[in-house]
Amino acid sequence: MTDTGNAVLMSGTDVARAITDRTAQRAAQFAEKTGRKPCLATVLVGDDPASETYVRMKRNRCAKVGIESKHVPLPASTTTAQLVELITDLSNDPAVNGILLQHPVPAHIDERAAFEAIAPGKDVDGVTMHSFADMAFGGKGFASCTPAGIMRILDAYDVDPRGKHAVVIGRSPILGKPMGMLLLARDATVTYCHSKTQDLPSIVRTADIVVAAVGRPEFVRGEWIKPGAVVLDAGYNEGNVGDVAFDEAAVRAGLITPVPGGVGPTTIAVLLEQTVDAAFEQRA
Ligand SMILES: Nc1nc2c(c(=O)[nH]1)N[C@@H](CN(C=O)c1ccc(C(=O)N[C@@H](CCC(=O)O)C(=O)O)cc1)CN2
Repeated sequence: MTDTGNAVLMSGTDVARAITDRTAQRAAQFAEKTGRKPCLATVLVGDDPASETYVRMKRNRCAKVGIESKHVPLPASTTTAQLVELITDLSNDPAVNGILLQHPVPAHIDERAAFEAIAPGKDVDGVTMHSFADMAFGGKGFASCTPAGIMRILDAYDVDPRGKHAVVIGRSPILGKPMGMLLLARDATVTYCHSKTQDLPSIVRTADIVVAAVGRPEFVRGEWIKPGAVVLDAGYNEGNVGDVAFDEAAVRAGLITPVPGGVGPTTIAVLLEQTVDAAFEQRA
């Protein structure tokens, strides 16, 4: 473990490697049994450079672990109806085990309608209402990948959320909201904060666990962090800058994730793991 100021660095890269190694073994077992690799369909609408990078990273990682990726690039002019039809076709295609629709889609598209066209058994990115409800009620659906990756980091560093005050900053459907649910399921006391929250710094100062998922570079300042707190930065802003002012926060935190090399790599590792899970479940 690396020491950064007072805080111990939680390496998402290491946690992701452990998940990915096991996923590669399971993908090989699947291929041996069925004569074909698990298959993830990746759908990218438009040409946002960051999204192109993330999808490329996911596909490269698929290739490394023995998952086939079927890439479907669509023009920015794609309509909601066309996207829903395409995703419905992928949901019905027996050769496809998992479906990823890269977020965000262009503003004229109803992203929720597109997500809901993903069959629950293929929702390896954990973005549908079905998956969310399953997660909230302790069912067997797939978890949203970034929150699930954060839970894996906490487990790897022996952080037990039980009885801790966890503050989640951000309430997006694929990050903040499911994050709070997963922490609640592990008996944390969860506070959701967002753009309308009053006196955010004083709430964060009471947190044992802070998850920053706001999408604003270095928004969370070091002086907000309770000494010894566990800080997880789910920010992926331009230039690989997180949502937490890392140098300031590391002076006070007990454990902290960096950007890059923190939450991001575990997001992709969980996506691949869930794709192999889906492949096995569809075969059963
Ligand atoms: N359908 C989804 N869309 C989006 C998700 C998601 O989970 N599902 N998450 C984010 C972006 N994202 C994946 O899509 C993502 C962002 C960053 C990383 C990552 O590993 N970053 C690296 C640094 C990247 C680099 O070196 O260039 C890191 O943090 O170390 C992975 C995934 C929004 N959209």
